[in-house]
Amino acid sequence: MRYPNGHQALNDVSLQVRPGEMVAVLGSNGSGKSTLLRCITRLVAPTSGLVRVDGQDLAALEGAQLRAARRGVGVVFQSPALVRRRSVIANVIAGALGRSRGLGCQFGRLPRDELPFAAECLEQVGLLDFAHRRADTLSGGQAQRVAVARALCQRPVALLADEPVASLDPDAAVEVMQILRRLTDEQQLCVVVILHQPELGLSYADRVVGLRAGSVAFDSPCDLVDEARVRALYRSAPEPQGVQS
Ligand SMILES: Nc1ncnc2c1ncn2[C@@H]1O[C@H](COP(=O)(O)OP(=O)(O)OP(=O)(O)O)[C@@H](O)[C@H]1O
Repeated sequence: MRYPNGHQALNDVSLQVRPGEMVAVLGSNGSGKSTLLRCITRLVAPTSGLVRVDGQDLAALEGAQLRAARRGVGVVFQSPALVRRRSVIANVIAGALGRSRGLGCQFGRLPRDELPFAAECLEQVGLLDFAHRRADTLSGGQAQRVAVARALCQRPVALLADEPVASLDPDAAVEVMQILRRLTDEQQLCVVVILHQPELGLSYADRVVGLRAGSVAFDSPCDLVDEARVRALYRSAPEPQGVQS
C-alpha cells in the first residue's frame, strides 16, 4: 500500500486468517497496522495485491459489488461511535442496514424485521438487558460491546478490530477480549485484532503478527512466540537475528 503522497505504508505483507482463528497484530506507532486494516476492509484501495475475503478479491471490486462484499467484514474501532441519543438496540440494528433495501431504510428508518437478530447479537455480548437504554448512558466497556454487537448484526464472516480496548480499563478490556475469543470459536469468525498490549494478544489470540515499518517481522502461533521479538517491535534497533518465529 502506497499512499497518494508516495509513502509506502505496507510492503509485501501477506497473511491468512482461517475461520475460527484470531490473529493479533502488534507493532509500534506508524508500523502500518491501521493501514493493513483499512486495506482489508477496503476503506483504502491497496495499490497492489489481493484482499480475498471468503474467496472474493475485495481489492478488485468497486461500487455496488464492493459494498456487498464489504458486508462480510465487520469492523470495530477504538471509539464505539454509537448514536448517543438512540437506544442500544437501535444502534445494533444499524449494523443490518447494508442488507435492507426498503426506501424507509435509505432515509434512516431501521429495519424492524431485524429486531430478533439484533437482540441475539446483543445477547452475544451479554447486554440484552440494556436493549432499551439510551446509548449515552453506557460505560465505555459496555459501549464497546454494543459496537461488537452492531458489527455482528452485519452477519460478517470476518471481524476486524482496530485497538478495540485502547480506551478501556483493564477489566473492561479483558471482557471485550473474552467476547472476541468466544465469538471466534462459537461463530467460526476470522478475527483480526490490532492491539497495543502484547500480553492481551498473547493471552487471547491464536497467532501474533508483528509489523515493523510496514513489513511482517514475524507471524507466529502464540505458544511459540519469542518475547524478545515482540519487545524488539517497540524498539528502534533492528530485529534480533537468528531467532525462530
Ligand atoms: N492517508 C495517509 N497518507 C499518507 N501517509 C499515511 C496516511 N495514513 C497513514 N500514513 C502513514 O503510513 C504509516 C502507517 O500508518 P498507520 O496509521 O497504518 O500506522 P499504525 O501502525 O496503525 O500506527 P498507530 O499505532 O499510531 O495507530 C505511517 O507512517 C503514517 O504516517
